[in-house]
Amino acid sequence: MTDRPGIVITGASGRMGQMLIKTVLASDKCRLVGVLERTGHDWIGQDIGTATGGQPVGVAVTDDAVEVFAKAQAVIDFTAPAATVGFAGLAAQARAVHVIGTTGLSDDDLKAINAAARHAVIVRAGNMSLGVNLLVQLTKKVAAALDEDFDIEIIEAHHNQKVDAPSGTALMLGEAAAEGRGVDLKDVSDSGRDGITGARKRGDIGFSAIRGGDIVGEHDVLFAAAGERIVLRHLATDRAIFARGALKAALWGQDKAPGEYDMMDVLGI
Ligand SMILES: NC(=O)c1ccc[n+]([C@@H]2O[C@H](COP(=O)([O-])OP(=O)(O)OC[C@H]3O[C@@H](n4cnc5c(N)ncnc54)[C@H](O)[C@@H]3O)[C@@H](O)[C@H]2O)c1
Ligand SMILES: O=C(O)C1=N[C@H](C(=O)O)CCC1
Repeated sequence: MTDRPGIVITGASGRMGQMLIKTVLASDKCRLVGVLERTGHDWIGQDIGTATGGQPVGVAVTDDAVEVFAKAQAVIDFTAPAATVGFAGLAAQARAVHVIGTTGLSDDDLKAINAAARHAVIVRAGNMSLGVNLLVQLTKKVAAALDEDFDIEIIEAHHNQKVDAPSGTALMLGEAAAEGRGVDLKDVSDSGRDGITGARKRGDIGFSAIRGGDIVGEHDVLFAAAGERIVLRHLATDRAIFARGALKAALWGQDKAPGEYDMMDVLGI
């Protein structure tokens, strides 16, 4: 018997799933007790070590969330919105900490996740890296210090397989800029410009998304005024930064009261 928390990773074959499995297996603070993939995936039933081209690790890939969550103290989930909403309810029933990295969640998805957090700990963030969470704080401060003479634009770049835009990180940065300015992002957000858009509206917060190659994740927050510009930038070059943050959140959540938390809570910033 061991008191190291048991972790389940969802989306085992995904870019983040594989990075998370590696991170958990390398840690002496937790145990990998299960890995989940969608029904019909080739890896179901295989040992996850063998499936990824290495030695067996004694954990078979499953599509049975109820059965595998029952063994978990934490579920780390970087999958897709519909899957994540379902997992939130199941992880709460199992009283496991649910760490959510999935982005592209709708308002209805967020409501369902919030309801699940009445019964268990959920830590959710569009970006789990220390650097981005510091950038969010800086963005809020700079936006609060400047007036609307400075146009705020958020420019993000990701790999060519990313399915949602603006990125979860861009939205976190936009929320922080809006909060710093004392406005609601919904009232000032301007994304997806195309065609005869008219001049930029004073006070808007703009979003632009680049997709290409294997870019891990890049974010600029631009404050542009007449005669000067400030650029706050984060460049991710390795998905390990997200996996480390997610594992930190899973361990941090073990002794917390039910509720919805974010990486600022975990990092204490
Ligand atoms: N918060 C962060 O720090 C952060 C960092 C990186 C990626 N992300 C987000 O994580 C998510 C996944 O990113 P990715 O690049 O790994 O994507 P990916 O497409 O490589 O992986 C997603 C995996 O989820 C699996 N999946 C989908 N539905 C499932 C289900 N019902 N049950 C089990 N598995 C299921 C897919 O089969 C796939 O293996 C995206 O929303 C992305 O934006 C967040
Ligand atoms: O690769 C992705 O997808 C990423 N998603 C997050 C986002 O939407 O901001 C974090 C960066 C990588």
